[in-house]
Amino acid sequence: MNGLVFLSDISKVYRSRRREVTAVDRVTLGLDPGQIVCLVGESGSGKSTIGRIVTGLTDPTAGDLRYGGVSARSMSRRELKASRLAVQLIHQDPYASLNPGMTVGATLAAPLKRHEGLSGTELSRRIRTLLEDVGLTPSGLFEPKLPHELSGGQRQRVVIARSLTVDPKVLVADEALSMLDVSIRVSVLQMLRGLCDDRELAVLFITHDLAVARQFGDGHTVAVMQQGRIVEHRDTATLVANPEHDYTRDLLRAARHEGLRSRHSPHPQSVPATNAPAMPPGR
Ligand SMILES: Nc1ncnc2c1ncn2[C@@H]1O[C@H](COP(=O)(O)OP(=O)(O)OP(=O)(O)O)[C@@H](O)[C@H]1O
Repeated sequence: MNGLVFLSDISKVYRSRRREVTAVDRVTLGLDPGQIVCLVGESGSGKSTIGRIVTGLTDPTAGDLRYGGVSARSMSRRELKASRLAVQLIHQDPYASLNPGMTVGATLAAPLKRHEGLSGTELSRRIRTLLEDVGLTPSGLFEPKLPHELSGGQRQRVVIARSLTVDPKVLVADEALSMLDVSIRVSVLQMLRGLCDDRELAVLFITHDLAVARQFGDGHTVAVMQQGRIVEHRDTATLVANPEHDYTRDLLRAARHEGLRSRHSPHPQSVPATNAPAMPPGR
């Protein structure tokens, strides 16, 4: 199990001349196809560092990172590059991650040409399908647009479409929807979840907000991080209804405090915070 990506006893220490920060402290975590793990914790708890380790942007200080059961340490450069291409990162800020001078069509065409060798009608067909998959229809309307001509939600849909161009097996979404308005966030969240289910993608979904994790991670698991450690990792519904760790309870309270509690909840003490409808099963 956990064949796609596996972090075994991973630690990351950032060292400078003046101080040493243990960002990640002996974390073990894995992802199989179609599996979603939501990583939740307050700012500075080490979530992004884990995301960066999984995507290969940061090397761990200790522990073993495995792709497809093979240790990254024992891979050739070429194998490592291929393994990392199968892990795509969706950034928080769609403004920063899109080239302002490139149309939507060109943004998607570039990786399709480079990595898949596509051209001509096959290239056009893939661009059209990707735009439809992320809900940007009619696709012909969006292809010639520049990022500044799109809304925040549309931009993030383009970023998601671009991450799918290389046919990844794993997505790392690091606060990917936190810059969007709540109403837009819900629809993008549902679209992303649907795509992941349809394609059996494994997802590491990083968020500070347990209410968002509860929605996206419905039917899967949530891992709670505090000071570099995973203090609780359980089935989403169980963790939210019956948190074991004080810190998880604090996060639940914080989510409620943000006013995201379900208006329809019959058990306000035991049900997570959200004012958005829970996603239908399997979406
Ligand atoms: N490049 C770096 N150099 C030094 N310290 C770092 C570096 N990156 C992160 N840190 C520190 O490591 C700790 C964990 O940071 P990290 O960004 O992983 O947490 P996080 O939970 O994702 O927080 P946030 O939600 O604010 O991004 C923090 O104390 C942070 O200051």
